[in-house]
Amino acid sequence: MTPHINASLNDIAEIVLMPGDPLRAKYIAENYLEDARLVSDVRNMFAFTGFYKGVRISVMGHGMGIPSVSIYAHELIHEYGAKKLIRVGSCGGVAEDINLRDIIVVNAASTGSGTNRARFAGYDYASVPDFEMLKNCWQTADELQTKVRVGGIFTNDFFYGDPDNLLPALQKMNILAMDMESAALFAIAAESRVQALSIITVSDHVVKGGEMSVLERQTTFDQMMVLALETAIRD
Ligand SMILES: O=P(O)(O)O[C@H]1O[C@H](CO)[C@@H](O)[C@H]1O
Ligand SMILES: O=c1cc[nH]c(=O)[nH]1
Repeated sequence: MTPHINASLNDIAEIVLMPGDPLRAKYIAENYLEDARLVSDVRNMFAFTGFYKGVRISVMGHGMGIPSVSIYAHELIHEYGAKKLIRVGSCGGVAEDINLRDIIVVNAASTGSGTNRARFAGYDYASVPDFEMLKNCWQTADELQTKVRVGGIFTNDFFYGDPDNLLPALQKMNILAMDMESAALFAIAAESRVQALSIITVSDHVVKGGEMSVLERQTTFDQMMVLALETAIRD
């Protein structure tokens, strides 16, 4: 047990899907995993472990923002032996040609957060997912005929009150969308020599407007879930 996870040592699988919202974790467990059971409930940040097509998989919420995902990713990797972490999240669209419900497979995550710089002796760390997982995800999307965009995002410390010059910079550099965790997840995985990937669905568009409801966010990311699960079990 850790301060934030009360699962027993063997209760967490090597593959962990991580939505921000613990209720999305419950939805995934109930709808996609066989023999799923609740293995951790500290702070209601639920973790479930079950089987997808015979492969043991856990799903656990990581909360919102870099400090929260960093705690859960660290404990899952270093205390429970997690080896493959896949964020299944939502994001705010930024690019003009990105629309509500688009699925983005992140191939780079820039950030304004100081945490990766702190990890990297003050230098700018290029935060990227594991290439093998990225390749597997691309091939899986192709086979499932799931339309995805692969591109760069920005992991933001702000949900409200972005700095004035942020959006023009993101648009200039063709950033597709913003989330609040991917850049840290990739850095923690790299530092720990495990694999991480981030697949995110556009829940609102910060330039063009429009947003999904809380319930839609919680339950309608099914294409993304299948893509993540099929990617996770691919050799
Ligand atoms: O829906 P999740 O996975 O939580 O992701 C996005 O939603 C939250 C903000 O509403 C942040 O965690 C952001 O990264
Ligand atoms: O991080 C996020 C997620 C959804 N929408 C945003 O604007 N930002």
